[in-house]
Amino acid sequence: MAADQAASLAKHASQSGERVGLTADRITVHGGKPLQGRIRVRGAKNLATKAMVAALLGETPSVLQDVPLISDVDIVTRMLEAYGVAVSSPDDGTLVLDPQNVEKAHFAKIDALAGSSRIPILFCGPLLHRLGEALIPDLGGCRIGDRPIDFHMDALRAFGAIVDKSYEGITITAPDGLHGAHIELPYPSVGATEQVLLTAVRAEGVTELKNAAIEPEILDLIAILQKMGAIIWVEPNRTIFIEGVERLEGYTHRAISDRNETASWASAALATGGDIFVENAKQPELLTFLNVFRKVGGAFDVAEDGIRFYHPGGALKAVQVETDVHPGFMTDWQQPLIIALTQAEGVSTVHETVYENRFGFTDALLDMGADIVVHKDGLESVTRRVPRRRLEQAAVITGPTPLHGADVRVPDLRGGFSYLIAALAADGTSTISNLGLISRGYEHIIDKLTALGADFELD
Ligand SMILES: CC(=O)N[C@H]1[C@@H](OP(=O)(O)OP(=O)(O)OC[C@H]2O[C@@H](n3ccc(=O)[nH]c3=O)[C@H](O)[C@@H]2O)O[C@H](CO)[C@@H](O)[C@@H]1O
Ligand SMILES: C=C(OP(=O)(O)O)C(=O)O
Repeated sequence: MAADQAASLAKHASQSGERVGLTADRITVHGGKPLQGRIRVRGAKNLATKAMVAALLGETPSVLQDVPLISDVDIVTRMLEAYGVAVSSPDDGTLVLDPQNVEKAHFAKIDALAGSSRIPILFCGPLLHRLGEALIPDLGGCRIGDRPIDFHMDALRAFGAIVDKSYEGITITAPDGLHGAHIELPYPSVGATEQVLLTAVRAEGVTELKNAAIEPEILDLIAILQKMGAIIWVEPNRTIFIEGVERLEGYTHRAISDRNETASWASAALATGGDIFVENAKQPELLTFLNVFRKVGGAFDVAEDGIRFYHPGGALKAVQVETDVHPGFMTDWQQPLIIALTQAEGVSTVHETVYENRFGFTDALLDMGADIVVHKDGLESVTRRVPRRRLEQAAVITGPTPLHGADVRVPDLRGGFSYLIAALAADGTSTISNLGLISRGYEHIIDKLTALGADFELD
């Protein structure tokens, strides 16, 4: 990455942290103390932001509840406001989104959001329906692979849109309107599935989407669209039919709980030998994670109001994990889990099949004492369940290895959280910089660390 691009990303990260209350960009952690206590997770980052975009499709205001205070929500708020949507927050965690005065945005306001989130790409369909044109800035999100948007653009073209790329970003128009289409995704992409849903609900006619992603956050988005008046059939074998309607209303909805944040805290409990009750954690969306957590040697108790995750004592065990689309083991879970695996007895292997570059964060873990070898072209193994994507990588983790403090810099969202866990599990003191990036997906991180008894100072 060019130095000026890295500097601009770092500036973005620290400003985004500040906008959601994370005032420091560096933390000094004194490790070796188990995390113990109770914290609450709110609505999912991977649903809340999409639900906000869906509000653009309604003729009346929408109310979204349990919205986390994270910078991706802040970015989407600013993008909606640039397009004339009035966004207010009458109480903590509730957003009211009023799209009744939607208008074209000034380029400068959109450009100011370039490089900060992946969500702007999902504005295409709703903006085409409302304004006949969509101007999309350069996308951000975690740099864990190439992350192309070809499936999105091909789908939009199938609906009748015209895509133009210029120095201003991507401009999309639909001079003849948007009409239902038959689309088969080359891979069950979460974002491309959402793109199709948000476009098809008001396109003329019926859309058939094959090889769709069916993550719980997508089903929650479908529930929201149904509340708005959409007709969407989720059929067997990853097929979704959408019958376009002429008008959608606003919705009232409580966002599905953030299973990725829950899994992160579960791994933190395991890696630090701790005991964390995650309020509002839900078991059904975490079945696959819980199986792996148990096989590693973690214990959990499911309660009415959340899940307790703890290290029951004894040695942790090595496991073989491969990331996959839902209902497989989610890629966003593997980075925090790897920290716990450095403390497991034996050789664990994590096959990453979703992104081609999601193990970069392990370099700094080597400096902290971990034994991790990354195989950039993947690794054949007889225990593989679905060896199928060419772009995959594998990480082989041999443990247990004591971790010791180091100075590290947050590279991406989950990698950053992993460094926090590693520092908390390590002997000695670590400093972690570029902390603002963590605020993309973890709200009130400092308050939560305090509630769990972590020993740290902010610089
Ligand atoms: C904001 C959000 O919800 N982010 C989640 C979403 O990301 P996102 O929606 O970006 O992830 P996708 O499911 O689209 O991407 C999966 C794979 O498909 C590839 N691909 C995707 C689109 C495309 O047009 N062309 C293409 O080749 C990607 O490069 C990647 O290798 O789902 C991922 C997979 O569960 C999660 O890790 C992210 O946390
Ligand atoms: C990869 C992630 O997010 P995004 O798609 O927003 O970069 C994530 O949440 O781990």
